Amino acid sequence: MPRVVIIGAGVIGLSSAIRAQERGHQVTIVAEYLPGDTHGAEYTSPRAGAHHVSETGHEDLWKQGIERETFKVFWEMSEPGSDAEECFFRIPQLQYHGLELVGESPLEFMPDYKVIPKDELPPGIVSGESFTTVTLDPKRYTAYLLGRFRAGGGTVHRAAVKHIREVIDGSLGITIPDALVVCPGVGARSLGGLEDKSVYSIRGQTVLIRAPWITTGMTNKAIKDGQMIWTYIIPRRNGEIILGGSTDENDWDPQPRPDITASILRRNLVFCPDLVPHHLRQNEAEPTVQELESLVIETGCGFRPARKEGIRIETDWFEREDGTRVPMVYNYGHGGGGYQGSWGSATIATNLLADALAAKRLE
Ligand SMILES: Cc1cc2nc3c(=O)[nH]c(=O)nc-3n(C[C@H](O)[C@H](O)[C@H](O)COP(=O)(O)OP(=O)(O)OC[C@H]3O[C@@H](n4cnc5c(N)ncnc54)[C@H](O)[C@@H]3O)c2cc1C
Repeated sequence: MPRVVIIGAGVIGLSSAIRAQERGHQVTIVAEYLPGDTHGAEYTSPRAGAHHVSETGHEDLWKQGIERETFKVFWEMSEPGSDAEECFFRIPQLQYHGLELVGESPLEFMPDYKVIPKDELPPGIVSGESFTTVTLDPKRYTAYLLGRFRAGGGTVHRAAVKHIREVIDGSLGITIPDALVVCPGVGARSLGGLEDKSVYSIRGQTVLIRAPWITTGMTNKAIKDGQMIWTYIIPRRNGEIILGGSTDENDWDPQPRPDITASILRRNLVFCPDLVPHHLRQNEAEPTVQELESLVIETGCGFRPARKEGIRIETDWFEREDGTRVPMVYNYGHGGGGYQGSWGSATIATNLLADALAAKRLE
């Protein structure tokens, strides 16, 4: 049974670890941060929205395939009675744009997909789509994945890896692996042996509120002064809602900033006044930001692990001093789409892993 080490316990590492187990490998996860950790904006997965709303253009069939496969798995996992059901919420989604829709939409494959007729669009919106999707509770979902991995016989070793060599030569105190899958998120920038400086952060800030009366997801991609301003509402199954968003490139500030929180609340209230229902308003007609603030549970932020060349899923080989080689499959650079790409990319990564292990056997 090949021994495989996965570096990383975000949604990408955990999904890859489960796919590797399904192929009969003996799998160990090595990670600095694990589900349940509440600190560290560089551990992105617990900080996500998260919904499955593909933004991938029809020119990128590879990434579309990854997202479609993931949606299929999410849909099955969110079936009533599934052991992961509690992590998901199936919702109607309204997707509004500041530009006209051109060509095929990447969302056409979603259940109940429709282009919203112009006369049904809110003021100021140029075009819109509606469909059914799923949202996830990231903390609950990553804990579920870790539990599933452990139940499948996987082992977990908490360690901050300075260099990939430490995993391969056994100096971390774990069994020497036959192969690695490397899923370090933004950690790809500094992990020795990789140091991919084309990885950068797109910092995202969110506000979690309690508003069980909102059960439709909404995104507004408005254009102002030539720039897209992304405002979104992601309802979760437990009545909590994520409000976003912000997209600040190469911003490594790990703390939520009050000015961005205020902007998120202000924009969302204009977008969806029903966030503050009539019975909570002082003045029937006009909900206020202060009234919305009274529903806030917490603010958060995380570093979306973007990469200039896009997602990297490929095989590399670590050369030992004695001339032997260990295959490493990279799976990182998922930016703002790591959840919606998780299962599709894990399948590709573990197919590459199987090919590399077969090639190694022939050496
Ligand atoms: C505000 C916000 C909203 C988002 N909304 C969505 C959404 O709606 N839908 C969606 O699909 N995506 C969304 N995302 C993006 C998504 O969260 C990320 O793409 C995804 O979490 C990346 O997962 P990952 O496993 O690659 O990285 P991470 O979750 O960061 O995990 C990296 C893992 O690698 C480990 N690691 C790194 N370096 C080392 C090292 N040297 N030694 C040991 N361990 C190491 C870390 O400890 C961690 O365990 C959102 C992100 C943000 C911030």
